[in-house]
Order: sequence, then structure tokens, then C-alpha cells
Amino acid sequence: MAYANPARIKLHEHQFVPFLTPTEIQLRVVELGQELALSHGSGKPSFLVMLKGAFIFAADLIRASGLGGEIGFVRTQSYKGTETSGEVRMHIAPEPELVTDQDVILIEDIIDSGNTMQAFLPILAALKPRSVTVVTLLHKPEAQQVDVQLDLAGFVIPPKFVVGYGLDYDGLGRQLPGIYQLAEDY
Ligand SMILES: O=P(O)(O)OC[C@H]1O[C@H](OP(=O)(O)OP(=O)(O)O)[C@H](O)[C@@H]1O
Ligand SMILES: Nc1nc2[nH]cnc2c(=O)[nH]1
Repeated sequence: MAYANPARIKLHEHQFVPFLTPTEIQLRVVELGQELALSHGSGKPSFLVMLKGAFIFAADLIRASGLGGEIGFVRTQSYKGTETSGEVRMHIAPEPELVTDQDVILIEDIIDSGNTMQAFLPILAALKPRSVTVVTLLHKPEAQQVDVQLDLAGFVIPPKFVVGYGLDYDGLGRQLPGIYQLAEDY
């Protein structure tokens, strides 16, 4: 499918410039799906999607993997504007039957400070999964403050705030097919 991919955009008071095109994202998502097919092809993993940010990535990744298996959703929240609040709130908890004794593929849109993963992984571990594979579309190693499990990353990116392809700035921008970076010259 061909998507409109606007150039510079404004969300609330901030300007954003193109960073990853829809085509670059789609090609990488297909590769990630193939990697999951190779590592989990003999079983039926449970996909756990971290809402809200990962909903578009997960929809594409799960289909690219060709894997069956159930899909569940969890929702954490810690960002206000472009900064983490430092407090990770759990709005939707995982369904135990999708985790206990299952091979879980946890799908995240971005690992930035690492706080969200650090808070969530023990909650998952308490439900005793057989295995956990953490997949993120974006990883900002230079911004990471805590060490967390990460098995598969789509793009390693610099420590700048990004939006699009599921990621928002204060509620806006999730629908954009490409990924945009906060402009420095606005
Ligand atoms: O590594 P961290 O610094 O913790 O950042 C990563 C988290 O931030 C975003 O979630 P957010 O709290 O914005 O909620 P959302 O997914 O509903 O937008 C993103 O979806 C990750 O879950
Ligand atoms: N939209 C968005 N959410 C985030 N959560 C953690 N880092 C980011 C980021 O760069 N953009």
C-alpha cells in the first residue's frame, strides 16, 4: 500500500522532520518478521503488544512473521510531552493465560530510558512464561538509563524525540506512516 508521507509537520507547538520513510520501516519490519519466524517457527508464541505506541508496528510485524498464536495487549504509560515522568503506570495488565508456560514475544515501539521495560519485565516474569523475546522497533542506547533485556531491534537511533508509526507527541502523530524527529531549528 502506498501512503502519503508529508514533509515537515507541526504537532501542538513543535515541528518535526522526516527521519524514517514508510518504505524503510516496512522493509525492516519484514526482516524482523522473518527473524521471528526463524526463532519461533516450530511453536505458537503469544504476542504481547505494548499499547498504545506499538499497535501499528505489532500489526505489521505479526503479519510479516506469518506466525499463528494468540495476541494480547498490555498498556503502560510514563511519558508527558517529550519527557518520561519516571513513573510507569500500568493501565492494562497481561492476561495470565497468554503468558504462563508460553513463549512470549513482547512487542514494543521504543526503548528509550528503559524505565518502561524495567518496570514491566518483572510483572511478566511473575506470571512464569516459558520464554520471553523482547522486540522493539526503535532503540535509543545513548538515552538508556537502565539495563534491560532486548533481543531484536529494528533501528538504533540517536537520543532525539520521534513520532509517527504509532508513536505520539501528547496524543498526536500516531497515524503518520513514517517516523519524524523533533526539529531543532523551529
Ligand atoms: O524506555 P522508556 O523511556 O520507558 O520509553 C519507552 C516507552 O515510552 C512510550 O510509551 P508512553 O509512556 O509514551 O505510552 P504510549 O505507548 O501510550 O504512548 C513507548 O511506547 C514505550 O512504552
Ligand atoms: N513518541 C515518543 N515516545 C517515546 N517514548 C520514549 N521515547 C519516545 C520518543 O522518542 N517518542
